[in-house]
Amino acid sequence: MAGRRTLTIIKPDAFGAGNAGNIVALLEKQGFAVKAARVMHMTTAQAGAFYEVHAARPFYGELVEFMTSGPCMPLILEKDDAVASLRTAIGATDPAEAAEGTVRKLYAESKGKNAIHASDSDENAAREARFFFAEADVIA
Ligand SMILES: Nc1ncnc2c1ncn2[C@@H]1O[C@H](COP(=O)(O)OP(=O)(O)OP(=O)(O)O)[C@@H](O)[C@H]1O
Repeated sequence: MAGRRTLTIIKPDAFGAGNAGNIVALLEKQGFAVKAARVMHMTTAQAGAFYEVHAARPFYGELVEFMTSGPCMPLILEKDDAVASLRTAIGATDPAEAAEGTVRKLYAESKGKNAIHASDSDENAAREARFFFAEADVIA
């Protein structure tokens, strides 16, 4: 059965533009509940480790640089079928291909500066949640 929790990050472009509140409101309107949240400015080591799966990709350096360019906002969100629901809500990686009403269609600039991250599996959601939050930071 699909899990009810996922991990998202409002990325430095969207956070820096003052769109964090709008994005959280949009997701809450779609039924996501916030179970944990923080704001932080990731170090190169943190961003490098978080995106280690992409280490061999040509955009890895650019991605780590972008994710460390300013503060971001990781959150744990809850909803039925959380991972798939959030992937639908954020839209395609490239905002030019994102569906109307999605976070990336509304707030992303480009494939690199694309406003938001969302976990792509239940396993990664659990791993990514642990990356940013201690058990005591997450509400029941
Ligand atoms: N061609 C590219 N140029 C620059 N950055 C890219 C490119 N492709 C992907 N990225 C960056 O790497 C991130 C991870 O890429 P991936 O293919 O996993 O997309 P995604 O699953 O939609 O994004 P995310 O993992 O952030 O939710 C993208 O969100 C984007 O910020």
